Amino acid sequence: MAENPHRSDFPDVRAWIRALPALGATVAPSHPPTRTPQELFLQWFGDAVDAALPEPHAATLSTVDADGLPDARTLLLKDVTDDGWWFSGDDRSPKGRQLASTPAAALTLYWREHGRQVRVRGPVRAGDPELCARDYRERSPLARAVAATGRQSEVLTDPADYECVVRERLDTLEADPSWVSPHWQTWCIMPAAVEFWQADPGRRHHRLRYRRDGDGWLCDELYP
Ligand SMILES: Cc1cc2nc3c(=O)[nH]c(=O)nc-3n(C[C@H](O)[C@H](O)[C@H](O)COP(=O)(O)O)c2cc1C
Repeated sequence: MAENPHRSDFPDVRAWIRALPALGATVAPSHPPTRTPQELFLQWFGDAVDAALPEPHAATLSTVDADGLPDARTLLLKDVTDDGWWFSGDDRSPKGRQLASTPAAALTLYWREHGRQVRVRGPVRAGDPELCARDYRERSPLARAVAATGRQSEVLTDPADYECVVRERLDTLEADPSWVSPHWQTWCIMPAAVEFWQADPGRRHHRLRYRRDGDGWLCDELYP
């Protein structure tokens, strides 16, 4: 594999970044358009899993805050169903509060080695308590304890505080392994539009967009 250019070889950061290669992906298998975007997504996702791409289920979730400013973070995709794309987190976190006030989001996945991006946009709904409990219980005890600290994204002034809260939550879980944080939430992005982007070595990138049309889907090719 060719080595990336080193910062010291360039007069400024801009020149350094400009010299970095992009879209050197190998050509991924092609699939014809499917009846639903979920079906095509699962084919692409299956290609990523079969190729052992690292963390193929890592996705960027974009939300909007109370001031209308966009926010985004990486999280793990949990499921894909007829309803849409599922993820989970604490409802007291910034993303949880943002989704409560503006229940809409975008989810973006990029499989670099396949030169593929998927963008899902649409309204968001919260999963029911049984699903949230199941998702929570599927986490390891430590991940459950960490998820229940309830202060995600707050300023951490004393690391000992964090250790103390995690210890308390681990004690709670040891006493009652079926305990579920009442703040653990699953959410579903119900797709209004889903775009599939596939890199092409000749820069004739392929874009396919599905849009909701009643009970079905409209499917269009887009300019690259
Ligand atoms: C690979 C990866 C996976 C992550 N998975 C999750 C996840 O499933 N749920 C979650 O709440 N945060 C997850 N995080 C942490 C989020 O990126 C983020 O830091 C956290 O949710 C706080 O975001 P917020 O302040 O916007 O609410 C993950 C981070 C990375 C890098």
